[in-house]
Amino acid sequence: MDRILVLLRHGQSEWNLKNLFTGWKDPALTDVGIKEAIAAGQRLKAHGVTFQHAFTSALSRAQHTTTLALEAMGAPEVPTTRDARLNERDYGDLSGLNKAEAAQKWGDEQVMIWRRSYDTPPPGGESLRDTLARVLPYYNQEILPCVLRGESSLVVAHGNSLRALLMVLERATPKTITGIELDTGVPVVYRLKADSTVESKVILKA
Ligand SMILES: O=C(O)[C@@H](CO)OP(=O)(O)O
Repeated sequence: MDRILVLLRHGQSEWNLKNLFTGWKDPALTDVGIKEAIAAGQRLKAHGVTFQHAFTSALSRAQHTTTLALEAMGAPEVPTTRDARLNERDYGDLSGLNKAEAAQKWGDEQVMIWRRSYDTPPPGGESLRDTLARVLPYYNQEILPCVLRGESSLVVAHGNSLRALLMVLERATPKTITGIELDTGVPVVYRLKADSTVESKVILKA
């Protein structure tokens, strides 16, 4: 039995383009982001993947990416579940600020700690650990049971909500997760073993 789980970070958003901290804010995809989402669906189709379920966040950049990718696969009918537990980490007081200006104000090192560390939250926001604490129960209760039943599942979410999942799938540690990033619009296809650990992984880059 195939146990297929695909992780996909949404295509480029308006705020990715402007280099703004986004978090729970809800900017739209750019034209580039729309093209990335369509290309992701085309690559998944060319790879021979079909889905029984799609899971995405409550934010429009992820929902739009899901719709575009499934349409590009010729499978717009795949049932899609939306849940805020897959949302991007809440960037708190940094939301809407420019990342380069923040680095000038607080220093590169502090800003990278807020952006990539495991357990230091940005002021008023969520750390990766906080994000994992909501993403992991959702994954275990809603997504993983589908995958383990042999129902291939697509998860379209965000840089940091997906990094939280990578801590489990890739057995990343609080230290190694700081160096792990996901590109927008690049599907990662996992084949899982019956015990839910990873059997194989393919990154569908352009
Ligand atoms: O702004 C954000 O919400 C995220 C994703 O774009 O940024 P970061 O690169 O800090 O994870």
